[in-house]
Amino acid sequence: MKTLSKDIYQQYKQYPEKILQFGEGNFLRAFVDWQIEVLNKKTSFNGSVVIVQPRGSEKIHRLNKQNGLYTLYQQGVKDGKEVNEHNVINSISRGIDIFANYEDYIDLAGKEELRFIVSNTTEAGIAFDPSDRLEDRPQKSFPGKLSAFLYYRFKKFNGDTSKGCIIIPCELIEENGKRLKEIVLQYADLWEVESEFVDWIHQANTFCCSLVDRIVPGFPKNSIDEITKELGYMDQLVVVGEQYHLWVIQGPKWIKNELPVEGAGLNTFFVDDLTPYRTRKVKILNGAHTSMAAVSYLYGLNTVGETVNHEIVGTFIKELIEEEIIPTIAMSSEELTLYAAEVLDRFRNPYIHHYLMSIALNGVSKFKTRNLPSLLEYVDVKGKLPTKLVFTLSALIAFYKGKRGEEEINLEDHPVVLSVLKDRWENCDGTREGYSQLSFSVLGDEELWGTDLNLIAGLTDTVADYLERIEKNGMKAALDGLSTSLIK
Ligand SMILES: NC(=O)c1ccc[n+]([C@@H]2O[C@H](COP(=O)([O-])OP(=O)(O)OC[C@H]3O[C@@H](n4cnc5c(N)ncnc54)[C@H](O)[C@@H]3O)[C@@H](O)[C@H]2O)c1
Ligand SMILES: O=P(O)(O)OC[C@@H](O)[C@@H](O)[C@H](O)[C@H](O)CO
Repeated sequence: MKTLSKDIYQQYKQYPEKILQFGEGNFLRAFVDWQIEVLNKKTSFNGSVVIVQPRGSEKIHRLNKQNGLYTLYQQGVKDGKEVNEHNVINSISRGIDIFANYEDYIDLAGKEELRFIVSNTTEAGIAFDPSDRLEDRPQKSFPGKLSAFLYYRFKKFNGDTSKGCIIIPCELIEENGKRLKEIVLQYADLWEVESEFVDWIHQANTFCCSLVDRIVPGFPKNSIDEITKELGYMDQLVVVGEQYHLWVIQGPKWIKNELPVEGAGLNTFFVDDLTPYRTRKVKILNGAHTSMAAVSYLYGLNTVGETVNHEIVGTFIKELIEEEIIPTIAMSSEELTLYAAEVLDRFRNPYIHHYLMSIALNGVSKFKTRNLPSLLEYVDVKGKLPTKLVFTLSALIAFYKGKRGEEEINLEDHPVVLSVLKDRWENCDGTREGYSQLSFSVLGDEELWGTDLNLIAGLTDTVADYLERIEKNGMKAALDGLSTSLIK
């Protein structure tokens, strides 16, 4: 059987290279690159994407072998109907292996038609690395690579202000565009480049903040044989996502003249302030994911769908959102309740198998950014602990013991997080005092949470209680009685 490439894809087309994309990952290919495909089909956009891998990844070579082509499955509810469709995406012109071919990267910086820069390098990607140098090939950090790219472009066009870029990061961090611009300016300072470059960054380039939403479980490893049979070709880059999508871009309205998303029927739009969209999505959707991962996995379930359809765990998660997350968001509670119901419906998507273990990746930092704010704000607003959120925090700590019954859990997190929690668990002797010490030492670790959580009245003891319950009786018994509506 042949592999997908332009040799077998009759409609293959090449478009001018207008977009530089940092990240070859599943999400960007199922979201941004699909939207560019739609723009090319439905509007006069006429542009393609060049991908650079932010870290060493051989996926870029697979992409080039397939001439940038890959198959996107979109599955779920569309216009009120269940739709399972697949299309070949032809919006990527090529990948540049920045580690092997840095010259190609510099050449791209000097291309007239290049106009947009997008990225998704996870929540860890937008960070300053003081060891990055302008002359590195490449710089280690994503912002370091971007700063060098912009500098080469500035030099090539002698500071021409019509040759700046529109930069739209997709990372799920607060004020992603603003933060990215700050780091670019930090590099300009560190590298002691001419002050005209700084002026050019301000005058010629537009850094937008953006909020993305689409559930993308990624490569369908469990059904790839069936899929290959259905497609009639091999594709190592198949990606599966839901039908729903939302891209909110905080930036000047004139951008839509260049990125004509509105004429293309996409749920992508420009706003002056995306904060409410972000708060709602991160707290409810991502917060629910992060809350369920440890609880549900230790309960014995494996996917998001199984979780929300489960009488006990599903009810627990629904109540957690309604009773403990929604009251911490300063928006209409009716609207938020409707949004939460929509999110739970998306989680029930029968086509999508979203594995809890993939959500559990880097669980501690996700809890810190997505759930801890709700926990702290609930304590502030209500003057008491949010029982369910505290239970999920305890389950998260229990998860890092690395055992589901006899089965080892493949924990994936920052080495510091893994070693701290491993050490704390090794020192827990299974007595009541042992759980108290474990709770106290983990909650007091400011490197994990950015603050000393022992300062929250009652938290250390409650977490110790829950840890003891989870450890001694198992997750099923520990969860018993925690859902208000299931108490008989
Ligand atoms: N998959 C989804 O449903 C979805 C939806 C919305 C947002 N996201 C966000 O996307 C990210 C994951 O993306 P994905 O699902 O495409 O996963 P992926 O593993 O396919 O891609 C991750 C990308 O991030 C890069 N990366 C990872 N750590 C990095 C670091 N420290 N510095 C620079 N680059 C780094 C990788 O090289 C890769 O290009 C997460 O941060 C997630 O919050 C995912
Ligand atoms: O991708 P992660 O691992 O950062 O987070 C897991 C999910 O919460 C996330 O991917 C959501 O599915 C996504 O944010 C929906 O837009």
